[in-house]
Amino acid sequence: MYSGSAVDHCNMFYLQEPDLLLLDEPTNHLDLDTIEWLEDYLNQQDVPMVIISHDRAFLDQLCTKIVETDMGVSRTYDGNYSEYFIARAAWIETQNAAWEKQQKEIEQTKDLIQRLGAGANSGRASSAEKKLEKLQEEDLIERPFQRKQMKIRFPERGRSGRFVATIKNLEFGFEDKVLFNRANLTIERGEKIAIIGPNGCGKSTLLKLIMGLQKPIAGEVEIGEHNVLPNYFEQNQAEALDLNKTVLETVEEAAEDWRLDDIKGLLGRCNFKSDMLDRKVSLLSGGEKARLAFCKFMVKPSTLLVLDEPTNHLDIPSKEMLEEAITEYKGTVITVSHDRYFIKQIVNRVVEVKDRKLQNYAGDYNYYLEKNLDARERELEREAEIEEKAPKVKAKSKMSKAEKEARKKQKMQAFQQAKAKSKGTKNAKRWN
Ligand SMILES: Nc1ncnc2c1ncn2[C@@H]1O[C@H](COP(=O)(O)OP(=O)(O)OP(=O)(O)O)[C@@H](O)[C@H]1O
Repeated sequence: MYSGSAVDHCNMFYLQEPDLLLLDEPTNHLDLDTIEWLEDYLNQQDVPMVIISHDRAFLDQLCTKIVETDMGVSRTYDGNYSEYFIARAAWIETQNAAWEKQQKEIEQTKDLIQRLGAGANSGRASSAEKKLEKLQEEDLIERPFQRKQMKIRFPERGRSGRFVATIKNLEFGFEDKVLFNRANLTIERGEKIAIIGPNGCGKSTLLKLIMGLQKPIAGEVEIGEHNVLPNYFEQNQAEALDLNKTVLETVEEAAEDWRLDDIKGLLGRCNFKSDMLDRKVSLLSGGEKARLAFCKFMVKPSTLLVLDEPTNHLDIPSKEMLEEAITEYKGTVITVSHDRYFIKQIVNRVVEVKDRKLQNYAGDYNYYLEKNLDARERELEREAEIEEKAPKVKAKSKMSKAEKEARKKQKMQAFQQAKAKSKGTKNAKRWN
């Protein structure tokens, strides 16, 4: 359950006794349990950290300052991501009001200079000119830059029947690995469902079963009979793009009944400027490929969205755009995601893959957290364990030599024990 790489990296922090931790997208590809474990672990450490992450919930848990850099300007906000989000909106509003007020003052001063002109009023005119110069140079208020938020909508084709998908006594696995054992689930029109669970428990496989790309060994997976039109966003869809096609060709090919101008409009809204339309996919950056994969996905009308980790590789503005589009979508949504912020924004039902069954929580992610007492208990246990076994790391520069030696020995022992325990007991309890 606890990803080897996360534990091994933590092990490294211990051994190196750093004065500063630099973390670049540390939660990528980790499952929810491991992310929470990592958050707990990092929260215990008395070492300054600089974190780069698109995981907003992770930033909420750990950060006390957010530095935003955009268009070559960086601005620092106190607090975590949610506090930054509110403070930034307030700053933009205040700054805009101040900018507008100053613009008016500049116009009025220009008018005054023109009216006074030369002659008897030249003294007043020249002091107005000085004022204008000051306003336009020293005291100039910059208009806050706001990136144009792209807006997307998933095209819908009518309304599906009430029953969208039914899973009855599902049995499925690969070779000797059983993923589902008599699992059941009914999905109804308009539900927005998050499928959660640790890495490798079978979430993506479940989506493939729903899409008919895998066949159950026993039991049934059925799609509703009335107008259920799925649109499937596979994990790492961007990697499946044809590298030899151009940006425009990629979307054109997927769009059945779109006019060329509309396709270009959509690409424009997704920040593909006209000079990029003929660029080969092979030349695009990872983020650009992810956006293009979305455009391709976007043009297909549906009544059911099946999304596998749709926020992977998206930056925060693109995630916000996706959240808005899903909220507006009237059809049914099933998404696999490890992104708690995304899940919190969009779903009204959570299904956890647990002990090879599908555990239903008829509410949003907060409801799941409240109800999932086991998970909460595990978290408390984990906190106590970390507190007890892993004494806080003090920056090395603040320690005496004897303290450093003692700490090193103590940490090596504690960590080896904790690692053995997390690999053995917890995995065995939950997944074997
Ligand atoms: N075609 C396949 N043949 C054999 N094993 C497979 C195949 N596809 C998936 N598996 C295995 O089945 C398990 C479940 O895979 P799946 O991709 O459904 O997990 P997941 O819950 O979506 O994981 P993650 O959170 O890491 O994306 C994994 O152990 C995976 O290695």
